[in-house]
Amino acid sequence: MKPFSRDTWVEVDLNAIRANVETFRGHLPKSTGIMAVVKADGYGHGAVHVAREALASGADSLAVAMLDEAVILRTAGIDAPILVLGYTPADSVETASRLNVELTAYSTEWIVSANQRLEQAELRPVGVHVKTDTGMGRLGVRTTADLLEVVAALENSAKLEWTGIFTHFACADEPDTTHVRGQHEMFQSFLQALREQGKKLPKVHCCNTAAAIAFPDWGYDTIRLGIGLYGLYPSPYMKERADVRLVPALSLKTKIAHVKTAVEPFTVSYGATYTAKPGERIATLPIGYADGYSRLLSNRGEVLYNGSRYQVVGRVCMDQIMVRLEPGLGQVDEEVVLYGKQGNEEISLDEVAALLGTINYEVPCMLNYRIPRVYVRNKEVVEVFHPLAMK
Ligand SMILES: Cc1ncc(COP(=O)(O)O)cc1O
Repeated sequence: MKPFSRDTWVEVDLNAIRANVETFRGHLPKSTGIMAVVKADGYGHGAVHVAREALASGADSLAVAMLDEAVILRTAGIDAPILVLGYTPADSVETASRLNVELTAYSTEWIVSANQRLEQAELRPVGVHVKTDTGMGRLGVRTTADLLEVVAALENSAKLEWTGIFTHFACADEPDTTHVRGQHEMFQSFLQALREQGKKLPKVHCCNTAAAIAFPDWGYDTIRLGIGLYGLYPSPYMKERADVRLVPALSLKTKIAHVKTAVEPFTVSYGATYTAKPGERIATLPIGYADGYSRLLSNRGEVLYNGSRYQVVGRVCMDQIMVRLEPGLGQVDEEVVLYGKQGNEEISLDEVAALLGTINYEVPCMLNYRIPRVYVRNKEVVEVFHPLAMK
């Protein structure tokens, strides 16, 4: 039985995930681990399948944004170390204990509250990474005094173990390294202050993809590899540097649902913003903004058919778009590529991001539960996951 009804799918190349992990493995010091960042459902690629491939390819731990994302991974049978990078309310700490998931902390009040809950529930200890804010301005302690206070609170907690310390860079993907170097120097001063207090440092980490590319010797115990795992560069500048060659893992594909040739002129889609001229061949594709294919691509986006580019015409609808093909071309059920390669052509996520006025990170994250994920290894489909089918 066909695993999904509508012929629109995300295709994830597991060979690319493997290649990207191996590329960073070779770029980093041997003593530096790789924490695969699979938050936001693996940046839209599917967290479970990407996590499995990353771990099989050389990653040794995982990171997510919230505890619920860790639950999904544990429920799928993944037992690798998982760190929740974001804030977890203290009243959820029992789940972290039961699933052996590490949390992020930066407040003594949170530590006291979480420890009390675990003592009352008589649950096993939870590992905690202390977050330092060296210039991201988001989460974390900002002074040495606060850092020492948080570490002391952890050391006085029977049910919380100090298992890591990290920071996150705000500008590592930019050519001007002033900000990122300032952050790293502040992080180093935090680490030095702890050493001077006689503390044995747990897992130390600070690099995202950009910093891992530009400053591999800042890898410490592990990097947190996000966008690079998926074969995308954190910024155009990082792509130009070409220190590492990455392989994009995601394609978005569909099949022609309907096609017609204009005899008389006719308008296309809501608002009648495009008029097909006599002889034009208009194909209808089963994907729309409710899938995460942005309405901003109305009359601007392009698709690949038969290895050539064709324009989206008319407004993107909730469930469908129209494209203009060559006269006489196009048959129902023929494949069209919305993101990715076909023949010698490619519509990259960078290109789509530029059209949308955003960054490549956001484009795959927009692709939601309505689109099944098809996992391919050595050009063979190895698994299909359809969130809609799971409902
Ligand atoms: C704390 C934290 N750490 C790491 C990442 C991954 O960043 P990239 O996708 O740029 O590698 C994200 C994040 O929020």
